[in-house]
Amino acid sequence: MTTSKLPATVRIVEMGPRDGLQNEKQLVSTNTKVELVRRLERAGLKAIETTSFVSPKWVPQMGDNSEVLTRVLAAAALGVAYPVLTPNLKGFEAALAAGAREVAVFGAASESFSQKNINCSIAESLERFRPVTEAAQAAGVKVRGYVSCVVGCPYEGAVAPQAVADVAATLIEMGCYEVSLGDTIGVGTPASIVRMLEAVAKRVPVEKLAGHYHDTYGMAVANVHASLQMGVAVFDASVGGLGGCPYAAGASGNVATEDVVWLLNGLGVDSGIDLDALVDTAAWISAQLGREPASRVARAVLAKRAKAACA
Ligand SMILES: CC(C)(COP(=O)([O-])OP(=O)([O-])OC[C@H]1O[C@@H](n2cnc3c(N)ncnc32)[C@H](O)[C@@H]1OP(=O)([O-])[O-])[C@@H](O)C(=O)NCCC(=O)NCCSC(=O)C[C@@](C)(O)CC(=O)[O-]
Repeated sequence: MTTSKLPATVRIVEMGPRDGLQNEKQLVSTNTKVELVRRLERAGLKAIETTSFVSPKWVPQMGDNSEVLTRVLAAAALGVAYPVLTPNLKGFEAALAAGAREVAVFGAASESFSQKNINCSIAESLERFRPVTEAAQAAGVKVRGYVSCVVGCPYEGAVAPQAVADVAATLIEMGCYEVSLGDTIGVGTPASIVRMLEAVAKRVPVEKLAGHYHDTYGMAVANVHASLQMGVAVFDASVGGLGGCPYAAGASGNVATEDVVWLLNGLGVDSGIDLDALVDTAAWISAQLGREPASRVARAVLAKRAKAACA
């Protein structure tokens, strides 16, 4: 099902403030989180997943969710969406009270991961999401859906493409405007990603699919390229390659936003993102966390700048 033409434009959904930071052991200050969003806006990101309304006992790093979202929305940039994760009605109500205009429900294609991540089976999770999508619709709030473990699960191993298609189709039927397909542990390769996308695309139009690829085995950019060739035009990515899921030990961050932008620039596909400003942001947030940016592109651009400054 490859398409000969790549999409002319791609929408990147920035994961840094949520997926990127949720697994940081040291609590990141609310000021730093808000400043990260501001810098991402200035780099041209139009969708920035800002926080998650999950239990602070499960994910302490997101415990300042209401304050982060309220402060971000108080100076929202024109045309930028600030989705937040909401696993259930309680999370949705708290997100709505903080002003959310877009939320995301998150399920999985693997039973064990669903239990570890959100403490319920896949079927129970879908039952919990339905009242969220109904309440969101009544409040005029957009809902995005996620499916985790689309090629592999940290507890069960390989995941059948059909299981991914079933959950994705149910999320769309429930009213999600788009489903993001998460290779949570980054084990996918172009071949397994294409097999999975072919199964899902039989049930959900490709225009409603997004790729969410972690870079554990260094395949995420290749997986983005393979997905582009199948017509997928929305990708989740995390500045500086930050991140990891608390319930997928050893998995590294999302594909770095700057790596995706470098790929897209090379392909002549427009993302509307300023690579230099993005690399500055990767360097800034990595310094806040006391490390170098993980991404190859950020390190290469920063090294080139340092060399030019010495010349
Ligand atoms: C889903 C729950 C809440 C179920 O947790 P639970 O314990 O089954 O919930 P419960 O309904 O039995 O309630 C237990 C307690 O949690 C509270 N509670 C209940 N709901 C909420 C809420 N929304 N916000 C705040 N508090 C909440 C509730 O009020 C109660 O408090 P208590 O009476 O004990 O004081 C829990 O399992 C949880 O928070 N899990 C965290 C999941 C998470 O954030 N995972 C990481 C994000 S997903 C991800 O990274 C993957 C993704 C999306 O990026 C894609 C990919 O890469 O694959």
